[in-house]
Amino acid sequence: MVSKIYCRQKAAVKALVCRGKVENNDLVGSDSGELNNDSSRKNLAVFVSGGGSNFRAIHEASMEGLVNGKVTILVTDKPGCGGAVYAREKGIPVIVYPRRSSVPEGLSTSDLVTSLRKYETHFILLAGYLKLIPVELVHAYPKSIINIHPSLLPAFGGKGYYGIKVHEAVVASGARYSGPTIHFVDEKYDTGRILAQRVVPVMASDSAEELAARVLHAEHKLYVEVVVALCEDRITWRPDGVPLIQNKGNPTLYY
Ligand SMILES: Nc1nc2c(c(=O)[nH]1)N[C@@H](CN(C=O)c1ccc(C(=O)N[C@@H](CCC(=O)O)C(=O)O)cc1)CN2
Ligand SMILES: NCC(=O)N[C@@H]1O[C@H](COP(=O)([O-])[O-])[C@@H](O)[C@H]1O
Repeated sequence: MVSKIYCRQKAAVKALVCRGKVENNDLVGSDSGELNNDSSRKNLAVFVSGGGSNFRAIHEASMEGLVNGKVTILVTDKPGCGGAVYAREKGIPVIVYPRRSSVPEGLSTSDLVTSLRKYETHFILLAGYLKLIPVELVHAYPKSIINIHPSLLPAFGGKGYYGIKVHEAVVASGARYSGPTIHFVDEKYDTGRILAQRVVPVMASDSAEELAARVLHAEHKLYVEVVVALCEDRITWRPDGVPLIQNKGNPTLYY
């Protein structure tokens, strides 16, 4: 039965390849892109727009066996970005999204959802992806899309707050602390439920670049910790809607 489903899905992905929708060298069947037949491991779709250091941290943790999941597709609006280059080197299928006049090979949202389903995606991880995720995709993956933002939300978040702009605003504000936030994604920028944060100091002498480097280091650790918990089904929701992470060593402890 599984083999029949697998063949059907492989044919469907081939159809998307024929329509130039999925890069041919990333066709289903590569080690990292093969449809997952290991039912216990979670399938992760990572979305990037830039260098992809968070994506690489997650992929490396997955390859080392720290994460009960694997990166099965990389989605990007910038097919030449560092994250896409890394994905191709590792044999991970790359999907371009969204379709724009400047990027005609990009998928429509409905085609993207079709691809995500064909790859049996469990979770979508935004890691430096700079486009708004449309409500159709948010609704297609309820409580299954998370994002990392390089400030302590709700401060310094929302439209216009991305990349170095965030750290420039933090330094200019005189804030003494900053740090990464991981949150569930809703239909607006950075307003989804906060799942995890880490605090780093802002030094009086910090440039935006120095602060960015300190926060990014904390991001890599935090994102891997959160993805480990996500793939071990250790996320639970408080009655008031706040998501919590169950401590691995002490299941009665949540944070
Ligand atoms: N529906 C959602 N989509 C996305 C979210 C989200 O929380 N909900 N998070 C962003 C990531 N992000 C902050 O973490 C973010 C990214 C980009 C922007 C922004 O202002 N973008 C510019 C365009 C930038 C570009 O294309 O180079 C804009 O919209 O004018 C703010 C926050 C990912 N998607
Ligand atoms: N608002 C979204 C945003 O600013 N995201 C930030 O983009 C960077 C991507 O780095 P990476 O490509 O090396 O992971 C990260 O610092 C991430 O928090």
